[in-house]
Amino acid sequence: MTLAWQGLRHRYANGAEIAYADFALPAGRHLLLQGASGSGKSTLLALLAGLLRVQQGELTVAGTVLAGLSPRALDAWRGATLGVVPQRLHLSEALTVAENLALPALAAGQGAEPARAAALLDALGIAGLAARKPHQLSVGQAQRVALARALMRRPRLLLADEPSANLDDDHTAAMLALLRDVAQREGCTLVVASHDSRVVTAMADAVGLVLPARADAVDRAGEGAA
Ligand SMILES: Nc1ncnc2c1ncn2[C@@H]1O[C@H](COP(=O)(O)OP(=O)(O)OP(=O)(O)O)[C@@H](O)[C@H]1O
Repeated sequence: MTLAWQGLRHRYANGAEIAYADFALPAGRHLLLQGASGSGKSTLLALLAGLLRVQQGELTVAGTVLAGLSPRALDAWRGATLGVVPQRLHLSEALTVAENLALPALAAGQGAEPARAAALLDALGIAGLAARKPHQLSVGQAQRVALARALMRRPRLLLADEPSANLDDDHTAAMLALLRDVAQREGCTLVVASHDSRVVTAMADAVGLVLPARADAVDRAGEGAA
């Protein structure tokens, strides 16, 4: 799995600009992304996920140079390559757990793979929850469902944004152990963005990338509060 960028910058419409120092992830390693609020972690995750277009510089993910892809090719690439566990889980409340797991494949015009869903729910210790709706799940169970959903299409890269947000110590430890375990079993690379010391400790063997604080992020925070 290649993950590397050179000369990467992103500029938002309001003028906020983030410049990322050149980086390459060594093969076989996971990445822990850290940095103060406003340093650009979520922006980088969105760039890696192809959700923001590369405006300047070169970004290579899993051997693909993202800037070269058409929007349609980018969609196909994302579906085939990436799993995302977002900070807000975005489970569909109207659907059961099993239906939530089927949704990404169905949206991509593919079969639902119920056997894969059942195997993942089993591996994540929530085999009995397939018929439940999200509001019938605990926070930790919902996190596992979101992880199972992210793994449905066998991603090569699994992105997790603040995976410990709203979790107590026990659930944080369990979530991190699960992430690492599935990454190992499924052979995918983890990119975890977090400034939670519990996550940093649990991912001590990952490559750590600390984004520098940005002066205009501080200014903008001040503007927002005014
Ligand atoms: N949609 C947007 N429009 C304009 N500016 C944005 C937008 N999203 C982020 N920014 C700005 O870009 C900078 C980086 O934001 P980003 O969300 O990537 O940081 P972060 O490190 O993930 O922060 P946090 O830890 O608070 O989530 C900040 O200054 C932010 O205000």
